[in-house]
Amino acid sequence: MTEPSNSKVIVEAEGIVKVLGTAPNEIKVLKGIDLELQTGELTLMMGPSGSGKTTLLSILGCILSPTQGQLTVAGLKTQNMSKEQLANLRRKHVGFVFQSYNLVPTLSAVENVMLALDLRDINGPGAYDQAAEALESVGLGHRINAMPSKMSGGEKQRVSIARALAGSPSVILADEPTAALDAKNGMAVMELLAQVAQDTRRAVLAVTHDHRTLQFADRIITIDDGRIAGSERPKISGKAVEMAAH
Ligand SMILES: Nc1ncnc2c1ncn2[C@@H]1O[C@H](COP(=O)(O)OP(=O)(O)OP(=O)(O)O)[C@@H](O)[C@H]1O
Repeated sequence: MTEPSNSKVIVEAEGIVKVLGTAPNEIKVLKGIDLELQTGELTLMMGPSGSGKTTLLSILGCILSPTQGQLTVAGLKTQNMSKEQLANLRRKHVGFVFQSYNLVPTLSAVENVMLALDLRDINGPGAYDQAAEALESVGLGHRINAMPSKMSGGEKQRVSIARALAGSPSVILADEPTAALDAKNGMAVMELLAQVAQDTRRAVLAVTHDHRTLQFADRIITIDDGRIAGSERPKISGKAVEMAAH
């Protein structure tokens, strides 16, 4: 078996080129990326600093537009979309997780998640229950009223994963979600993302520099100098164990 059953391609990038900066200091950061993300899978992306990982994540999440190439998210071609249409697509289909959590410090855990629901037009009496349920699903049912300043890094990252999950987006994009955490909490967060990816309605892509997290990957993509340099399905080849040992 090479794919989880019922999985489908939810993000398709074809020939993505991205030029950043202004002449004469333009840099071709992405040089023709072809990539598909499938539901039911955790894809981990590695690569040297400056190779284009964050830029690619921003394009896949419709924050940046490609200079060239096609991006299709949840069956919708993004090429001719207006900024507003892209924002709607992002709100409906994409959840983001950042290295630095990006929680609103004056709001409790449940209020942070409710804010994300509100941005997706989910509000009213059911919103609290949905937010509490999202927190429950990441193991924080007992911390819903905690303020970010009273939470550990691992707990804050769990809140940010609950926030990304709120409204059930089809894709979760995480930029170095474990980088600010100690080894134990980092592994627990990556394990949680692997669990989140088991939902056959959702794909998860996370950038990581930590080889120990590779054991959770269904797929490992290596990016180098703006190009895909490698793609492995380690649970089939056994490669993750080998890579994690380095
Ligand atoms: N707004 C910008 N204008 C010009 N160049 C940029 C801009 N943003 C990023 N770059 C350059 O694009 C290249 C890729 O950056 P990117 O952040 O995508 O790399 P990365 O692989 O995520 O790196 P890291 O692992 O250090 O986070 C780098 O050379 C960076 O300096």
